Amino acid sequence: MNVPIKQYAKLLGGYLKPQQGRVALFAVALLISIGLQVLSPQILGYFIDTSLAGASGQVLFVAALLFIGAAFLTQLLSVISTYLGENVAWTATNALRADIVEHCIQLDLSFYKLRTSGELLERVDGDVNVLSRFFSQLAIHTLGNGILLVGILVALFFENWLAGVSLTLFSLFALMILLSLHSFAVAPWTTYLQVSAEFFGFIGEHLVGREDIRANGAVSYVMRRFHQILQRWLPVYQKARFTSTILWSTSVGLFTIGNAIALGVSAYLWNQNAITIGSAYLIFHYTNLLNQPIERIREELEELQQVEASIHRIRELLQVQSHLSTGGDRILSQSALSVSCEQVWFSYQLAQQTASNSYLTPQEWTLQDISFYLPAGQVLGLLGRTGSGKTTLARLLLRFYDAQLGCIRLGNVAIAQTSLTTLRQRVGLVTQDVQLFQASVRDNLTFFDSTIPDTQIRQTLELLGLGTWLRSLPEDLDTQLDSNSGGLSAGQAQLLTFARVFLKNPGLVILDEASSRLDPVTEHLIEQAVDRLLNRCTGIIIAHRLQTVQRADQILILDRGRILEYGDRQSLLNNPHSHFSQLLKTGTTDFLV
Ligand SMILES: Nc1ncnc2c1ncn2[C@@H]1O[C@H](COP(=O)(O)OP(=O)(O)OP(=O)(O)O)[C@@H](O)[C@H]1O
Repeated sequence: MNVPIKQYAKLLGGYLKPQQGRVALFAVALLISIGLQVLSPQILGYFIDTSLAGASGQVLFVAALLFIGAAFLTQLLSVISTYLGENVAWTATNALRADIVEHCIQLDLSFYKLRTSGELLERVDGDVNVLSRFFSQLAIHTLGNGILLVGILVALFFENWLAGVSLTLFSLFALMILLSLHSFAVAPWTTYLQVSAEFFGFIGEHLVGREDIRANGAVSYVMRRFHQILQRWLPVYQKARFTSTILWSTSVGLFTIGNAIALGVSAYLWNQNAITIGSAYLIFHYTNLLNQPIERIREELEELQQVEASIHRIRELLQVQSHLSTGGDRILSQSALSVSCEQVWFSYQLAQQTASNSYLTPQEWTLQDISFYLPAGQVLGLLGRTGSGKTTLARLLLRFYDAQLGCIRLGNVAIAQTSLTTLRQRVGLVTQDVQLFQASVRDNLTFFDSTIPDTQIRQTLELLGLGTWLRSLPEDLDTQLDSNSGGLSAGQAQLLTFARVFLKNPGLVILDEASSRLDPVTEHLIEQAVDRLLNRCTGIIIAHRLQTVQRADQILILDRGRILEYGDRQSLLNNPHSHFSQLLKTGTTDFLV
């Protein structure tokens, strides 16, 4: 069997070290309870032998009292050690959960593209839950029962060397068989966990898309795929359970052999007058007691099959490295930031490392040779057909991905030379996709930054025309919003994202303008919000409305990842042959689509 001891030790060491005190207390309680389990049968053996020898009732009474006392103490200690074990386990797994979540949040977007949210939930919750049993039971069952096993064998040697030798050999044989069977069940449990992760991924994805699924009549298709996953899940589970059942039946068979050996040895020794009847009882009792640690170790090994699979998957997840470089320590200016894009090339395939640079055809580059310079405080209108690369350019500015070639500078600092935190503090993004969290209005706006005062939040909401809405809330800024757009209209939700960006006070703001139609009042409020925001900082507007483009100082039109046209808005407007002036003539951005 190949137990990855190193992996276990590293995991245990890393997460149990901060709880040294509790772990030590736990070990002491466990050791005393094990000692009592081995010693208390001696009292019974003594009781049998002394009563057969005709001892006084008082001696027998004291022996019985001692036995009851030891049994009570054993139970008490086992409760204490279980409590401490669970406590240690939960603290350790919570720390592990936190590490996994933190790690995942810091990964780049290509990681999320390859995994569903349900799959990640299964990693963070399902796998770590399995490890919680590992943290508590490894100590209670494997370690504790290992010590108990040795204690019982030593006690057997004290009774009679022949009983000691034969039952030690039996225990080694039993453990060898069970350990050799253990590893063959690992693969089925790994497959089982994989399919269950897929299942939760599927459920998560389709719950999020429920409205589209219903609106497009795709319910029966979804249900068919649901049943297909269930059909795959069952045989995988059966196979995994079957391998575990083989382990179980083997251990039952082994215990029967152990009892037969104990009876045979005891009968032989008694016939030879080598032991008393009390010792014969003890040999049989200890052999039965042997079953307990061997059985527990077997159960633990069964758990370890799942644990091994979980550790493997968690390690795999923790080893995923962000494709983004860590960034330097340059500071970005606190005022409006100029944007300089210098011969930038980007491909999603390269970002996900599914292709090599030299194999890419020009069509496979999402952005090709993009260069422009936007002075601080100016506004760039970004236009282009759907799929031409506008959103991708925004993602590069925020370093959701890194460009493979070329350089982007904010102020005079290359964005890779400042930390991701600084960059994302100084660049604001307003998209059509508004994400609200199950949290208070305040936390939704400040992103849990408690240094932003309430007066500033209120002023910002008033400025954006959301004052009446705020006053209508039952608990003011403490009102809880739900994650499903918080009971807000699309326009209100979008205004809230403007409020978020206002509070952040960025040096560059990127607006992915809503193309959906809003009612005229909300549209007017949003227009005003855009004006106010752009007065404070540099702006890039992924424009869908001509009115917004009129705000721009510069225009950049993308076509299939290349720059089709770039220049000063007024100059392009004055040139009747420019794409931009033709666009304005038609009065719509539709010709680009
Ligand atoms: N995460 C991704 N992985 C792989 N390819 C992507 C990804 N996101 C976008 N693309 C592809 O990159 C190209 C540019 O997409 P992008 O979203 O930047 O276009 P866009 O101009 O913003 O379009 P729209 O106006 O429809 O939002 C498209 O061909 C798109 O299919």
